Amino acid sequence: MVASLQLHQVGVRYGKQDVLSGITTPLLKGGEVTAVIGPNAAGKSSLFRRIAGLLDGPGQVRLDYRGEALGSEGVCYMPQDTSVNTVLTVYESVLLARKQGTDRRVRDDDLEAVDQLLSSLRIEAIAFKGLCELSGGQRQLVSLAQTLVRDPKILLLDEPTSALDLNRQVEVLTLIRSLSREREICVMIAIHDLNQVMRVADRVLVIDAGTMVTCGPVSEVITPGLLRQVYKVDGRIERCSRLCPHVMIDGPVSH
Ligand SMILES: Nc1ncnc2c1ncn2[C@@H]1O[C@H](COP(=O)(O)OP(=O)(O)OP(=O)(O)O)[C@@H](O)[C@H]1O
Repeated sequence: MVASLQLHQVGVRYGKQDVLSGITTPLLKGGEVTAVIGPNAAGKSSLFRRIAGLLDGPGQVRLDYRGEALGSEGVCYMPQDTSVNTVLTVYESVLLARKQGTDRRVRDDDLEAVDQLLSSLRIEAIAFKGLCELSGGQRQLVSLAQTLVRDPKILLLDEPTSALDLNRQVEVLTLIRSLSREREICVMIAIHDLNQVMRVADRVLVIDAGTMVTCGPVSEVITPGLLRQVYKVDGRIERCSRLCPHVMIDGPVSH
């Protein structure tokens, strides 16, 4: 196993207010994708900021790479807000992200990594546009490129597809899943669309109102009972023609 992440009784406090507590997971291994789901304001982004070392709080975040403990600098984190205020072009910004934290010169493999990622995300055509000239979806794809170009070992993606059209959502989530498998990256992804969760994730961590509901395999966690308990809707899990499970919502909980 290459990279891993494990949380033990992790919490977050802003000032005097506890917004998250008691998050404990099994060992989340490289090559696996864990979806973090839950209602608005449940604490998903706060958890990511805590894992990325941007917030303090109780509990332990254990990050490991090839048997050695990693600091939070080993985490690549893509925040939910991708707004920008810079004159850089797309290409420059992705190259800069690649070199982040180093003072070395640009090498051929840096340029190759940037080219390859722009191509994988199908954004080569906007490579020399200014970041301020992009649409919301384009900005989100560039932010993803800036994160992936750093060769992550532990990758935290906070709603990385929220601004993307359906085709791009499927494409990006398929890319994330295959990168995770090929490079043994340990991925956590916060995402609201449960159908996309069932496509991309191996495991699901559910948070509601700052506490952990459960953490387990997708098929065991996303059930009609969870839809009722956490989202207050009646629904069923069915299969599409390619046998991928899908959530069918019947409506608000009927008592
Ligand atoms: N900087 C902050 N200072 C104080 N409270 C905060 C701060 N950031 C978030 N919160 C509060 O923490 C709680 C959890 O917010 P968080 O952004 O982690 O939720 P989330 O699950 O990511 O929500 P969403 O699905 O809406 O993006 C909310 O009640 C929010 O108001």
